[in-house]
Amino acid sequence: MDIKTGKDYAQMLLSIGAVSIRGEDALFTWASGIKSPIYCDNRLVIGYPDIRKSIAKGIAQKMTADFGTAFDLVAATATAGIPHGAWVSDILEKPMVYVRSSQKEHGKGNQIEGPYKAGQRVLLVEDLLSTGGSSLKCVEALEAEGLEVLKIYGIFNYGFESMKARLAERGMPYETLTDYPTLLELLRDQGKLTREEAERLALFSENPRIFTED
Ligand SMILES: O=P(O)(O)OC[C@H]1O[C@H](OP(=O)(O)OP(=O)(O)O)[C@H](O)[C@@H]1O
Ligand SMILES: O=C(O)c1cc(=O)[nH]c(=O)[nH]1
Repeated sequence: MDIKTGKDYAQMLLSIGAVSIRGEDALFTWASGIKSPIYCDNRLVIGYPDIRKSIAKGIAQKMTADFGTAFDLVAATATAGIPHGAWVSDILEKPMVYVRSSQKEHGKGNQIEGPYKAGQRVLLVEDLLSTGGSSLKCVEALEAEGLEVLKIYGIFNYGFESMKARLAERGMPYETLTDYPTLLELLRDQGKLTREEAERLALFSENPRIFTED
């Protein structure tokens, strides 16, 4: 079996230009409102068939290692998680649903799209965890419908202590193919960071709100 490492996946993201770094004068605003000097755009992965296949295979391998076939459903978070959830559910030949960040305001008014039944065991696919808030919102929506979420899988997480504590408090295991410390190490080893960038990114990993005015 072809097992890839966190470094391999981080390199894939770098190779397609998914990682952008900016100075303090042009910070990214994240879903949580956090102002960040870095943005990892996993949405670009869909344009690269070899890379998207490796990513789907990697997530599917982790799911199989954890649960074998003892789960009923792959759920994906809208929107960035949806394509990856679809490819993973295809590899594992499991049904799929996706979860909106909030209930739809027209049509059927659904938050969860696709067929499911209360009591089913679900593995959630998210593209990326920063604070973990979006994933937990989806977990709550699934649980409110009587589904049991076993674990969250993703491509990338920032490894913030606050995110780890939040998910641990909720008793929600998670795993991603690669993460921020691995990416930073790679960027440093490849000489792709100026000293100022390296310092800024290291500070940010210790305190993700360091550039955010409250
Ligand atoms: O862990 P969090 O702090 O919640 O941040 C991560 C979330 O933010 C991004 O989604 P975004 O809200 O940008 O929407 P999209 O998936 O529709 O692009 C990303 O795809 C995750 O879902
Ligand atoms: O937290 C976010 O909104 C976020 C961070 C990031 O690096 N990439 C992304 O797509 N969203």
